[in-house]
Amino acid sequence: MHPQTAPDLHSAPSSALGATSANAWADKMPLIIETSHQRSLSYGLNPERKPDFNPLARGDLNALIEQNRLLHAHALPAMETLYQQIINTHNMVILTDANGVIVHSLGDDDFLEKANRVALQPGVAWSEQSRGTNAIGTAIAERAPALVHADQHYLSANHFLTCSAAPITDHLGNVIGVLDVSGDQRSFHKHTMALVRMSALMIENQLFSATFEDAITLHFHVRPEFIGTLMEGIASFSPGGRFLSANRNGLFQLGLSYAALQSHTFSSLFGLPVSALYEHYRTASPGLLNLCMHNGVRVFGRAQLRLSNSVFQQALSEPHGGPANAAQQPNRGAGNARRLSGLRYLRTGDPQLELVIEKVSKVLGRDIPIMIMGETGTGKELLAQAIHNDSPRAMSPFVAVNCASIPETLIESELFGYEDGAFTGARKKGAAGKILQANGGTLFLDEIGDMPFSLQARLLRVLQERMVTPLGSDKSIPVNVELICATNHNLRERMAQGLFREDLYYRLNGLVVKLPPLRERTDLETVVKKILASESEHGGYEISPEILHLFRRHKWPGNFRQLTNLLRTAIVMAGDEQEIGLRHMPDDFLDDIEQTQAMETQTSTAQMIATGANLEEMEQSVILRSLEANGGNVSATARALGVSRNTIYRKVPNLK
Ligand SMILES: Nc1ncnc2c1ncn2[C@@H]1O[C@H](COP(=O)(O)OP(=O)(O)OP(=O)(O)O)[C@@H](O)[C@H]1O
Repeated sequence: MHPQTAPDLHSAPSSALGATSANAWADKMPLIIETSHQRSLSYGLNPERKPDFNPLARGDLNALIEQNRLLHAHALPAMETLYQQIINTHNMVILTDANGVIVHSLGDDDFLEKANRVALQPGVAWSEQSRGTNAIGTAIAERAPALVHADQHYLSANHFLTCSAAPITDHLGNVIGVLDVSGDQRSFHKHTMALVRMSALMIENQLFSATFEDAITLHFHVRPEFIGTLMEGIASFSPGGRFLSANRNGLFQLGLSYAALQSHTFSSLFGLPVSALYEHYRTASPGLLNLCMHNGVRVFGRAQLRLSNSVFQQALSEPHGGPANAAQQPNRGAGNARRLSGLRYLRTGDPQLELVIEKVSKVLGRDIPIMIMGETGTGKELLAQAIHNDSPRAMSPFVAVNCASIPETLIESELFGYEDGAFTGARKKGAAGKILQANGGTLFLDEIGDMPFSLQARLLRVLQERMVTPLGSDKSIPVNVELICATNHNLRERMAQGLFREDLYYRLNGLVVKLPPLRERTDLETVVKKILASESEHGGYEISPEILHLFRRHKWPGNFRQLTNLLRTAIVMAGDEQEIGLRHMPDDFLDDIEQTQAMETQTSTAQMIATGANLEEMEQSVILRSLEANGGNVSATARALGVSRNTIYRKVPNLK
């Protein structure tokens, strides 16, 4: 077992204990120590200073333990187990809060002098700010495991120690504490770090399991024997199938960051409607689930449906399992499912969209293939689901296949299915492909422009003959699916480049509709209100006029996906405040806005110079632009330009 860098859950995931990046972690450690020493220096710490301990008073310590009650309760058993493994080695096991203040410690403190015994007791702070480079403080600063040995400690007084620490994160990826083993540097053992990291992971997994009520928890791994071990991935979903969270190994196996997973559902990640889970666990002795992840990797899984009685009963009484037609719902909990189900939900007043809805409503149930065009995140899949939900096939399956995310080698078996032993690695009993899974319902082929050329002819044959022949089989099975395709490519261009078959194109584009990008929509305010209502538990959030103004000017390259994620974060930032303002916006969004403004100003200044404008006119133009950017607020404009309010009134007399 090797140590490695713990992942930042907000960026690309890596395995929690896998060996792949173990060397990377060890290689990074010297740089981490060096950077930490620089930080320690910047805190004004004197390496030769005798440290003062100032432990918290008893009452404050009790309050700290109470604040960290869950962490404390779940960490104690893991700490005991860890201690059993290092007993009599002159080491102590330590748990701290998110700020590095020791909450609990146990172990042999006989190796410590009296003063140092105090230092490793509950209530003492081990942040870098108070003690310089040390495993606990550095693990917090780096959000990664840290091994700090002997004279790598910043304070000379700590050179007798060797310490291995790993951060403990919650289900949102926030560091909530640190687990550490500290001992006499002569007792250093290279396995200690691995033990600490495994124990931290154990605590994280237990906290994770305790966090979600009324949720579906899926334990999964490519190898069935790893389910139930520390190596398993765990992911939680709402009863309607919306992704809630995943542990470190879950993020690693899914290969997506926590932020990217926010717009996913059980079905978009594991290729099965959530109703299939309810069905599976209705049986008397359900076996392991055999799932295909969005990236084409097959995994085994065991789900726990920890749903309150009412939600569970509702799930069982639904004809297809799953509350409120949950399987078809993207990204929403049961409560929101109905609101999001049909074309009506999408009507928010934009004339371009009204036209789209009018057109698709006319072909519902008419067996006319629909082709949805639109930039990424404009809601193509949501529209496809709404069409299905409003069609006479609503009670039959809606099966979505993303042709761009399945590897070319797997797409054939994914779509058409395969017979027993059709190829190496095929499952024993074969598998029904997506086309057959959609039988009687709707097949949604997303990113159809990325369908490999070699398979296009085969797909065309299925559509024309209405028969599927699984790989390795000589039997054709009749199918009846309604087809909806989506693309953000220009298919005519792809045809001209010889990448897309003309005959398939004309077979697919019965009705072509184009979803407008968000920047062209006239109903932004209503859209924002709807998203705020569906994303917040209790409702009541509003955006300030200033933010609405910024939203109207923004280009929204990620369209709804970007807007939804932004508002979701803003709601969390706003907390109890009902009005969402600039201070609740993420920095990258503000940076984008600033850049756009700077570019617009540059362009307009260049234009003014070209047309021979004088300095006064140019000043006035800058002020007017800034006023517009600040929603007409004179004080904010004055602040932004670094001048007084009077100057603004003077330079733009019409303002009064
Ligand atoms: N009208 C809408 N109201 C609220 N949320 C929406 C709306 N349209 C789309 N969304 C949300 O935006 C996200 C992206 O939507 P969707 O997957 O349907 O877009 P897409 O065009 O299919 O994207 P891509 O081309 O990247 O696959 C989803 O989380 C979806 O719930």
